[in-house]
Amino acid sequence: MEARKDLLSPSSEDDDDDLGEPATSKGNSEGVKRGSRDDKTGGKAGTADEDREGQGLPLAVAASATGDDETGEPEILAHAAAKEFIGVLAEAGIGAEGEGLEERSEDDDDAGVRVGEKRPDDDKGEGGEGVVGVGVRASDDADDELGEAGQGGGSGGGGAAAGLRGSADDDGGGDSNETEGGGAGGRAAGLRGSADDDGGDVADGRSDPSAATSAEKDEDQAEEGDGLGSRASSTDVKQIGQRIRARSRRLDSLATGDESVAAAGGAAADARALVATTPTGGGDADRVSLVWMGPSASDGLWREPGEGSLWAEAFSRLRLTRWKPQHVSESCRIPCGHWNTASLPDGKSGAPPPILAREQAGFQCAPSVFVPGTQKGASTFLFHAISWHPQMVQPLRGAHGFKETGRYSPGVALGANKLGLRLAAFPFIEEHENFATGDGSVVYMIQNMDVPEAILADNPHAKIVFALRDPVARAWSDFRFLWNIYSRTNGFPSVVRDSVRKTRDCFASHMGESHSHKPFEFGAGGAGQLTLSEEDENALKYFYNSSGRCGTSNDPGHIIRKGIYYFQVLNWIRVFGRDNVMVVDSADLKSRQKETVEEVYRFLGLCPVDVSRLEPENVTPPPNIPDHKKINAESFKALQDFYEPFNKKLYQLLGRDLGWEKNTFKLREASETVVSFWERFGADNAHASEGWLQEQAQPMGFLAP
Ligand SMILES: Nc1ncnc2c1ncn2[C@@H]1O[C@H](COP(=O)(O)OS(=O)(=O)O)[C@@H](OP(=O)(O)O)[C@H]1O
Repeated sequence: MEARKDLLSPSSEDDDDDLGEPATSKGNSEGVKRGSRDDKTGGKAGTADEDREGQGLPLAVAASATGDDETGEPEILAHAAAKEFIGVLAEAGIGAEGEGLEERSEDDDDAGVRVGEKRPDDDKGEGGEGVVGVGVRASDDADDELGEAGQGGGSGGGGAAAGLRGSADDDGGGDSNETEGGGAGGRAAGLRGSADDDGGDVADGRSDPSAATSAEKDEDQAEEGDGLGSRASSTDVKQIGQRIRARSRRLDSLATGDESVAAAGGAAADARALVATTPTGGGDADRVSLVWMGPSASDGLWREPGEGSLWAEAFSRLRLTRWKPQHVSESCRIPCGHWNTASLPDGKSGAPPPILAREQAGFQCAPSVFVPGTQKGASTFLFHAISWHPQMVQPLRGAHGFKETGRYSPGVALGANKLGLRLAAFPFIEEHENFATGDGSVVYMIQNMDVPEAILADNPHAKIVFALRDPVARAWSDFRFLWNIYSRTNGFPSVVRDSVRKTRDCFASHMGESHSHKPFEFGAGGAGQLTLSEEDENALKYFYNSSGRCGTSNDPGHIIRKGIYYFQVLNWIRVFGRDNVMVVDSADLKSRQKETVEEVYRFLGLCPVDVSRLEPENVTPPPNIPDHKKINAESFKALQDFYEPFNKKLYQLLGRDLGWEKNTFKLREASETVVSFWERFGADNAHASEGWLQEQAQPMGFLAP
């Protein structure tokens, strides 16, 4: 981290001082979530980043501006760069009430590359000024609202700062009355304000140079907050300047640990940039590139800045070099699936006109890797292990782990009208580039049966990787994680007792005994696709619809239901086929981490890289649960019995025995001994701790299985 910081900017030492206080960020699941989020971010990006140097591949690492609440160590990488960058822009006149701002040409053929450039006013008379890609966006945390409580959709904190843009959700705190949502967008110049058409805070803002031709037409719409933006007028530029200065102040005040700034929306806390380095061996060893990500990135900020452009100047002042994607071997090319624009409406319906989405989607690769869960199954680790690969570029989820975009959750950004919202969450990658992006949102697995189809529609080449964990261990982990939503009153044993019985009865009465416990009959279609009988399909539908019916109020987080993996995995294999779905046992991620991650890379078609130094992530901190509300022998056994038939069906589906039933132990003594065992080893380690069993557990009352 230190080395990287020094490279970033001449004033990084100052920044270090400024950032002595950890930044805070908001999230709607304080407490439980906060603890784990810290583990997700807590400086991991920097560590991974350093670890990857010297591998002869370009690095692409998203860095966060948040601090680690636990260690107090701020993630200063992007923050320092953000401040620097804003300074550079200000010096160049951007943000100074129009001074030095000139409109760019709409027929500029490398518009995206020249974002931010000062250039002659070549063909536009109107106003004579515009601004490109300026403004800082921080989105609020719509993703935290995903799905039902307890499904872990949000991981706290909000969307990424995203390049530089102005947006209606600029403050991230719901300041949707700010006028810049519509009026201040400078689309012709690559800047747009966006209004959030989703009722949430995931902004749809992208600048789109190709849309310059319709700038005038769009101006009215922009004023109505339709999300299109328009060419910046001098008034707009003035507003933009004010915003930039305000943003700069926020960054400054946040740097001194001003809680009120973060509380006001966490905007600055979410500032994020994408940093790409050329590692040692390539001759550019000590160089670091910084590329602003986000909606603006989708119009080309992702690419190399043009000679003499403001971006180039910024890079040079920050002593940054440019991103060099060509270093990646051609032999590890990941197929680029383009977004499906076929069903886009024509824009007359009052929905956000799809022109940006359509044009952009035509050449932007859709996300091609998905980690849909399972929640508490080490999905964060798995997604980071994938994201960490030099060919992978993280989605723009924000500062907190680059996971959980949630854009394929119904109600968030699904549907043709919301293609733009989906596009905006992912980095701009073109077909000829050997990079890919993906998404890891655990709600995708359980929330809605239609998610896989929606993903497939956007990208027929998508691949799915699940991290599945012994469902008994998963449930206990989830319970600890969601201890707050159980209102600290329902103990695990009572939740299990109640929920297992009701879920079993419910499935049996609605699906019939055969489907609640016996394997489905299915024929194999092409490419490993499964053809379900009508009866089986109905049972699958029932599983997804059963959320409200088969859960119990005693189990608000549906911790029991989430561990019935069979239906969930079946749903994805049904859509993607066996060949495109990989199931990783979380226990393998722990015990055979290197080999398992390498297998995942192979499955995804990524070049082999050294993965020996990845570390566990998102470890649940010990919650303050009274002993009698923790897992005990009775709940352990009840869960094992409940899950066994579903596990068996899963094994049959996968053609592989994951052996979770062996994760058990015999008890001789009281349940409090069980608690100490679990706390020490966790359920999924029970069978792997023979040594400890012999030395300590047996004298305490345990017997090895
Ligand atoms: N490498 C590796 N191997 C195996 N297990 C690991 C690994 N990294 C993290 N973990 C454990 O995974 C649990 C968190 O899972 P998730 O990241 O999926 O949680 S979340 O749904 O995103 O909140 C969480 O489990 P618990 O600590 O038991 O709750 C983590 O400790």
